[in-house]
Amino acid sequence: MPYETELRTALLALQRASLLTRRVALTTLSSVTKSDRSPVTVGDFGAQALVISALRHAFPDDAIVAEEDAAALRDNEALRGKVWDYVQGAGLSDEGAESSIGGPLKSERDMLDAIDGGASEGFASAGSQGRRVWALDPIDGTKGFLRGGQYAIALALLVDAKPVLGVLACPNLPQDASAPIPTEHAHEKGEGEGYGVLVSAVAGQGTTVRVLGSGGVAEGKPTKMREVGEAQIGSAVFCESVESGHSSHDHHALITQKLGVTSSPVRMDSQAKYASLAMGLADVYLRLPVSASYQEKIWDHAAGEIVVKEAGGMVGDVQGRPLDWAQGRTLKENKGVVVAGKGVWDMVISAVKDVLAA
Ligand SMILES: Nc1ncnc2c1ncn2[C@@H]1O[C@H](COP(=O)(O)O)[C@@H](O)[C@H]1OP(=O)(O)O
Ligand SMILES: [Mg+2]
Repeated sequence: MPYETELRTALLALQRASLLTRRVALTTLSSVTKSDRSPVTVGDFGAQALVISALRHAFPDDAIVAEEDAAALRDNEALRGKVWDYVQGAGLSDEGAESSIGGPLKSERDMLDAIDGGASEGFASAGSQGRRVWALDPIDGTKGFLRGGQYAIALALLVDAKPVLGVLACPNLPQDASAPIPTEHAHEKGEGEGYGVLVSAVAGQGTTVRVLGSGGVAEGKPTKMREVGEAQIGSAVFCESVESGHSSHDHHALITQKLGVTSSPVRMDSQAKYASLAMGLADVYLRLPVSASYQEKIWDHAAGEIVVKEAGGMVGDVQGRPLDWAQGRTLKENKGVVVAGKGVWDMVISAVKDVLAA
């Protein structure tokens, strides 16, 4: 199967990184204050080091674009030591799996180099055909992570500026699709209590859900979005950001009102919203810009896009146009994101356009 090794590597890398983020969440989050970035930073840095070292081991020639760099750690010995402790403590319990992603990192220096390995210019420096770029957001949904709500580790492989593979590790999503989705205190439930999924997709191969474990790759189950037609739009489940500063709740309310949707939207942090749609926990995701000038890092959406599309859904901007991956990691202008099943796509886009035009 195409991209088999890439998928296995990505699944194991995210599984290992989520061992770290789960531990960070449990041990330090209660003491965090808003001005103290460190616990979040510890999670971000540590997850990035673990994922990049796995990718570099398996695919040394690929470019990687990731959120963080190691400058702050090089200058701060205490913070560096803290991240290093977590990185050393995060190893997969299955030795074969661990060694297939390069085994434990050997030194603090390797850790810093791995973190700095995410500084590629992406397609800006491309030219040749078949160029491969991995896009990593080591903790997407920082505010959700702090609250014990939803967060995701998002990893996508783009070839010639098109996502061909995406994996979302969502440690706080329920494994049982009928369970409620926690928006806070989810960390306290811990592993093995029905939380944590890995949702992945490869172009042309569909979307798969797995339990987020701590060893090798678990057996996957194919998943599809729920089929909702225009006649059922009133009972469709909409989802949106918890943060009204990230996405316009007011516009969303006007859109759902126009469509005659009866229930309130489910609020959820992070790219876990894409995973939820692919798992059939929700049907439509609206992300209408609060400000056109906010430069959203669009590549954070790459894993979500392929996970939803392979599960039978549609992803576009507020005009219904496909997201443009070639323009680079950061959107010049925020045109929002709309995600919905094919059966209601035209209807949702037309309601979005009407509300924005009004
Ligand atoms: N003002 C903003 N408008 C839109 N998105 C934002 C804004 N500030 C941060 N984000 C991004 O929103 C995403 C989380 O969205 P949500 O609220 O739906 O969980 C993150 O990727 C975050 O970027 P970053 O990755 O830099 O933290
Ligand atoms: Mg992000």
